[in-house]
Amino acid sequence: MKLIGLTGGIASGKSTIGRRLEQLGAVRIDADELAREAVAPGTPGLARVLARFGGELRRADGTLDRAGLGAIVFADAEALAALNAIVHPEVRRLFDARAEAARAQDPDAVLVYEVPLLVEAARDQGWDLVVTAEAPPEQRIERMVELRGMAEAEARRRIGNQANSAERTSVADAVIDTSGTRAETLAQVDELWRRITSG
Ligand SMILES: CC(C)(COP(=O)(O)OP(=O)(O)OC[C@H]1O[C@@H](n2cnc3c(N)ncnc32)[C@H](O)[C@@H]1O)[C@@H](O)C(=O)NCCC(=O)NCCS
Ligand SMILES: Nc1ncnc2c1ncn2[C@@H]1O[C@H](COP(=O)(O)OP(=O)(O)OP(=O)(O)O)[C@@H](O)[C@H]1O
Repeated sequence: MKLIGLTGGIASGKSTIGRRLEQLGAVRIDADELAREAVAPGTPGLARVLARFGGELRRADGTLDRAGLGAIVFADAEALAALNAIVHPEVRRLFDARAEAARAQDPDAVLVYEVPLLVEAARDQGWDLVVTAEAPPEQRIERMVELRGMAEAEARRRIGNQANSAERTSVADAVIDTSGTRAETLAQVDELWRRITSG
Protein backbone atom coordinates (compact mmCIF):
# COMPACT_ATOMS: atom_id res chain seq x y z
CA MET A 1 0.00 0.00 0.00
CA LYS A 2 1.13 3.55 -0.72
CA LEU A 3 0.34 6.17 1.91
CA ILE A 4 -0.05 9.73 0.66
CA GLY A 5 -0.40 12.58 3.16
CA LEU A 6 -2.41 15.46 1.69
CA THR A 7 -2.13 18.66 3.68
CA GLY A 8 -2.66 22.40 3.28
CA GLY A 9 -4.08 25.21 5.38
CA ILE A 10 -7.77 25.83 5.73
CA ALA A 11 -9.61 26.33 2.40
CA SER A 12 -6.50 25.50 0.42
CA GLY A 13 -8.26 22.94 -1.80
CA LYS A 14 -7.47 19.66 -0.03
CA SER A 15 -10.94 18.22 -0.50
CA THR A 16 -10.98 19.20 -4.17
CA ILE A 17 -7.69 17.36 -4.64
CA GLY A 18 -8.65 14.40 -2.43
CA ARG A 19 -11.90 13.85 -4.29
CA ARG A 20 -10.10 13.89 -7.64
CA LEU A 21 -7.58 11.34 -6.38
CA GLU A 22 -10.50 9.21 -5.21
CA GLN A 23 -12.02 9.36 -8.72
CA LEU A 24 -8.67 8.27 -10.11
CA GLY A 25 -8.64 5.21 -7.85
CA ALA A 26 -7.27 6.18 -4.45
CA VAL A 27 -8.90 5.36 -1.13
CA ARG A 28 -9.57 8.64 0.68
CA ILE A 29 -9.70 9.30 4.41
CA ASP A 30 -10.43 12.77 5.82
CA ALA A 31 -9.03 13.75 9.22
CA ASP A 32 -11.78 16.35 9.73
CA GLU A 33 -14.35 13.55 9.45
CA LEU A 34 -12.41 11.37 11.90
CA ALA A 35 -12.23 14.34 14.30
CA ARG A 36 -16.03 14.57 14.10
CA GLU A 37 -16.41 10.86 14.84
CA ALA A 38 -14.08 11.24 17.81
CA VAL A 39 -16.61 13.54 19.51
CA ALA A 40 -19.86 12.02 18.21
CA PRO A 41 -22.73 11.63 20.73
CA GLY A 42 -21.99 8.92 23.27
CA THR A 43 -18.21 8.84 22.76
CA PRO A 44 -15.65 9.17 25.54
CA GLY A 45 -14.14 11.97 23.41
CA LEU A 46 -17.31 14.06 23.69
CA ALA A 47 -17.50 13.41 27.43
CA ARG A 48 -13.93 14.65 27.86
CA VAL A 49 -14.53 17.75 25.74
CA LEU A 50 -17.64 18.64 27.77
CA ALA A 51 -15.80 18.04 31.04
CA ARG A 52 -13.03 20.41 29.96
CA PHE A 53 -14.99 23.12 28.13
CA GLY A 54 -18.41 23.06 29.78
CA GLY A 55 -21.60 21.04 29.55
CA GLU A 56 -23.41 23.94 27.83
CA LEU A 57 -21.55 22.97 24.66
CA ARG A 58 -23.78 19.89 24.49
CA ARG A 59 -26.75 20.74 22.29
CA ALA A 60 -30.30 19.53 22.91
CA ASP A 61 -29.88 16.68 20.40
CA GLY A 62 -26.75 15.45 22.16
CA THR A 63 -24.27 16.73 19.55
CA LEU A 64 -21.38 19.08 20.22
CA ASP A 65 -21.85 22.82 19.61
CA ARG A 66 -18.93 23.06 17.18
CA ALA A 67 -19.33 26.76 16.46
CA GLY A 68 -19.35 27.49 20.20
CA LEU A 69 -16.25 25.37 20.79
CA GLY A 70 -14.50 26.89 17.76
CA ALA A 71 -15.12 30.40 19.14
CA ILE A 72 -13.37 29.37 22.36
CA VAL A 73 -10.36 27.45 21.06
CA PHE A 74 -9.34 29.51 18.04
CA ALA A 75 -9.11 32.57 20.32
CA ASP A 76 -7.05 30.83 23.03
CA ALA A 77 -3.92 28.81 22.25
CA GLU A 78 -3.99 26.97 25.59
CA ALA A 79 -7.60 25.89 25.09
CA LEU A 80 -6.78 24.73 21.56
CA ALA A 81 -3.86 22.66 22.84
CA ALA A 82 -6.17 21.05 25.43
CA LEU A 83 -8.73 20.20 22.75
CA ASN A 84 -6.04 18.80 20.47
CA ALA A 85 -4.74 16.63 23.33
CA ILE A 86 -8.21 15.09 23.67
CA VAL A 87 -9.07 14.69 19.98
CA HIS A 88 -5.79 13.93 18.19
CA PRO A 89 -4.97 10.57 19.84
CA GLU A 90 -8.47 9.36 18.99
CA VAL A 91 -8.10 10.57 15.39
CA ARG A 92 -4.85 8.64 15.17
CA ARG A 93 -6.52 5.47 16.43
CA LEU A 94 -9.40 5.84 13.98
CA PHE A 95 -6.94 6.46 11.14
CA ASP A 96 -4.83 3.41 11.99
CA ALA A 97 -7.95 1.20 11.95
CA ARG A 98 -9.12 2.62 8.59
CA ALA A 99 -5.68 2.27 7.04
CA GLU A 100 -5.43 -1.31 8.24
CA ALA A 101 -8.85 -2.14 6.76
CA ALA A 102 -7.87 -0.57 3.42
CA ARG A 103 -4.64 -2.55 3.38
CA ALA A 104 -6.46 -5.80 4.18
CA GLN A 105 -8.88 -5.18 1.34
CA ASP A 106 -6.23 -4.27 -1.22
CA PRO A 107 -2.52 -4.49 -0.41
CA ASP A 108 -1.79 -2.38 -3.52
CA ALA A 109 -4.20 0.42 -2.59
CA VAL A 110 -3.13 4.05 -2.75
CA LEU A 111 -4.39 5.62 0.46
CA VAL A 112 -4.78 9.40 0.55
CA TYR A 113 -5.12 10.93 4.00
CA GLU A 114 -6.39 14.51 3.99
CA VAL A 115 -4.91 15.98 7.12
CA PRO A 116 -4.84 19.75 7.63
CA LEU A 117 -2.46 19.49 10.57
CA LEU A 118 0.11 17.10 9.07
CA VAL A 119 3.04 19.40 9.88
CA GLU A 120 1.75 20.28 13.35
CA ALA A 121 0.59 16.86 14.52
CA ALA A 122 1.16 14.01 12.06
CA ARG A 123 4.65 14.31 10.58
CA ASP A 124 5.64 10.91 11.71
CA GLN A 125 3.04 8.62 10.17
CA GLY A 126 5.13 6.67 7.69
CA TRP A 127 4.23 8.71 4.60
CA ASP A 128 5.41 7.51 1.21
CA LEU A 129 4.65 10.96 -0.18
CA VAL A 130 3.54 14.25 1.36
CA VAL A 131 1.59 16.67 -0.83
CA THR A 132 0.58 20.18 0.16
CA ALA A 133 -2.07 22.44 -1.39
CA GLU A 134 -0.98 26.06 -1.41
CA ALA A 135 -2.72 29.32 -2.22
CA PRO A 136 -2.00 32.75 -0.65
CA PRO A 137 -3.72 33.32 2.73
CA GLU A 138 -5.66 36.34 1.44
CA GLN A 139 -7.15 34.26 -1.36
CA ARG A 140 -8.09 31.48 1.07
CA ILE A 141 -9.73 34.02 3.38
CA GLU A 142 -11.73 35.33 0.42
CA ARG A 143 -12.88 31.78 -0.38
CA MET A 144 -13.90 31.12 3.21
CA VAL A 145 -15.87 34.36 3.39
CA GLU A 146 -17.44 34.27 -0.06
CA LEU A 147 -18.03 30.56 -0.58
CA ARG A 148 -18.67 29.43 2.99
CA GLY A 149 -19.99 32.53 4.68
CA MET A 150 -17.35 32.43 7.43
CA ALA A 151 -16.66 35.71 9.23
CA GLU A 152 -13.35 37.18 8.10
CA ALA A 153 -12.00 37.43 11.66
CA GLU A 154 -12.76 33.74 12.25
CA ALA A 155 -10.99 32.80 9.02
CA ARG A 156 -7.91 34.78 10.09
CA ARG A 157 -7.90 33.22 13.57
CA ARG A 158 -7.94 29.68 12.10
CA ILE A 159 -5.09 30.48 9.71
CA GLY A 160 -3.19 32.02 12.62
CA ASN A 161 -3.41 28.70 14.47
CA GLN A 162 -1.89 26.68 11.61
CA ALA A 163 1.58 26.17 10.21
CA ASN A 164 2.45 28.55 7.38
CA SER A 165 3.11 27.80 3.75
CA ALA A 166 6.91 27.69 4.14
CA GLU A 167 6.62 25.19 7.00
CA ARG A 168 4.33 22.90 5.01
CA THR A 169 6.32 23.19 1.82
CA SER A 170 9.57 22.31 3.58
CA VAL A 171 8.03 19.02 4.73
CA ALA A 172 6.27 18.21 1.43
CA ASP A 173 7.53 16.18 -1.53
CA ALA A 174 5.08 17.87 -3.90
CA VAL A 175 3.20 21.16 -3.94
CA ILE A 176 -0.10 21.73 -5.73
CA ASP A 177 -0.70 25.39 -6.54
CA THR A 178 -4.38 26.03 -5.86
CA SER A 179 -4.32 29.76 -6.58
CA GLY A 180 -5.61 29.35 -10.13
CA THR A 181 -8.78 27.88 -11.55
CA ARG A 182 -10.24 24.58 -10.39
CA ALA A 183 -9.29 23.10 -13.77
CA GLU A 184 -5.66 24.13 -13.20
CA THR A 185 -5.73 22.43 -9.80
CA LEU A 186 -7.21 19.23 -11.26
CA ALA A 187 -4.61 19.10 -14.06
CA GLN A 188 -1.86 19.13 -11.44
CA VAL A 189 -3.62 16.33 -9.56
CA ASP A 190 -3.81 14.19 -12.68
CA GLU A 191 -0.08 14.72 -13.23
CA LEU A 192 0.59 13.79 -9.60
CA TRP A 193 -1.47 10.61 -10.00
CA ARG A 194 0.69 9.59 -12.97
CA ARG A 195 3.75 10.11 -10.81
CA ILE A 196 2.26 8.10 -7.93
CA THR A 197 1.20 5.17 -10.06
CA SER A 198 4.24 5.00 -12.32
CA GLY A 199 6.81 4.38 -9.59
C1 LIG B 1 -12.97 23.33 17.05
C2 LIG B 1 -13.90 22.51 16.20
C3 LIG B 1 -15.00 21.84 17.05
C4 LIG B 1 -14.58 23.47 15.17
O1 LIG B 1 -15.40 22.71 14.32
P1 LIG B 1 -15.85 23.23 12.87
O2 LIG B 1 -16.96 22.32 12.43
O3 LIG B 1 -16.12 24.71 12.93
O4 LIG B 1 -14.58 23.07 11.93
P2 LIG B 1 -13.98 21.71 11.25
O5 LIG B 1 -13.75 20.69 12.29
O6 LIG B 1 -14.82 21.34 10.08
O7 LIG B 1 -12.54 22.19 10.77
C5 LIG B 1 -12.40 23.04 9.62
C6 LIG B 1 -10.97 23.44 9.50
O8 LIG B 1 -10.52 24.19 10.64
C7 LIG B 1 -9.15 23.96 10.84
N1 LIG B 1 -8.90 23.35 12.18
C8 LIG B 1 -9.67 22.46 12.84
N2 LIG B 1 -9.10 22.09 14.00
C9 LIG B 1 -7.93 22.76 14.07
C10 LIG B 1 -6.89 22.80 15.03
N3 LIG B 1 -6.94 22.05 16.14
N4 LIG B 1 -5.83 23.61 14.78
C11 LIG B 1 -5.77 24.37 13.66
N5 LIG B 1 -6.73 24.37 12.71
C12 LIG B 1 -7.79 23.58 12.92
C13 LIG B 1 -8.72 22.95 9.75
O9 LIG B 1 -8.22 23.64 8.64
C14 LIG B 1 -10.01 22.26 9.39
O10 LIG B 1 -9.99 21.72 8.09
C15 LIG B 1 -13.13 21.40 15.41
O11 LIG B 1 -12.35 21.98 14.42
C16 LIG B 1 -12.23 20.52 16.28
O12 LIG B 1 -12.71 19.70 17.03
N6 LIG B 1 -10.89 20.70 16.17
C17 LIG B 1 -9.93 19.92 16.92
C18 LIG B 1 -9.61 18.65 16.21
C19 LIG B 1 -8.70 18.86 15.03
O13 LIG B 1 -7.52 19.15 15.17
N7 LIG B 1 -9.24 18.73 13.83
C20 LIG B 1 -8.46 18.90 12.63
C21 LIG B 1 -8.10 17.63 11.96
S1 LIG B 1 -7.43 16.37 13.02
N1 LIG C 1 -8.09 26.42 -7.96
C1 LIG C 1 -8.81 25.92 -6.97
N2 LIG C 1 -8.42 24.76 -6.37
C2 LIG C 1 -9.11 24.28 -5.32
N3 LIG C 1 -10.20 24.84 -4.78
C3 LIG C 1 -10.64 25.98 -5.33
C4 LIG C 1 -9.97 26.56 -6.44
N4 LIG C 1 -10.64 27.68 -6.79
C5 LIG C 1 -11.66 27.80 -5.92
N5 LIG C 1 -11.68 26.79 -5.05
C6 LIG C 1 -12.67 26.66 -3.95
O1 LIG C 1 -12.01 26.86 -2.70
C7 LIG C 1 -12.76 26.25 -1.65
C8 LIG C 1 -11.83 25.45 -0.75
O2 LIG C 1 -11.55 24.21 -1.35
P1 LIG C 1 -11.65 22.83 -0.52
O3 LIG C 1 -12.96 22.69 0.15
O4 LIG C 1 -11.20 21.76 -1.47
O5 LIG C 1 -10.51 23.15 0.56
P2 LIG C 1 -10.07 22.36 1.86
O6 LIG C 1 -8.61 22.60 1.98
O7 LIG C 1 -10.53 20.96 1.80
O8 LIG C 1 -10.85 23.14 2.98
P3 LIG C 1 -10.92 22.83 4.58
O9 LIG C 1 -9.56 23.09 5.11
O10 LIG C 1 -11.91 23.81 5.09
O11 LIG C 1 -11.36 21.40 4.72
C9 LIG C 1 -13.82 25.38 -2.33
O12 LIG C 1 -15.05 26.07 -2.25
C10 LIG C 1 -13.30 25.29 -3.76
O13 LIG C 1 -14.33 25.06 -4.70
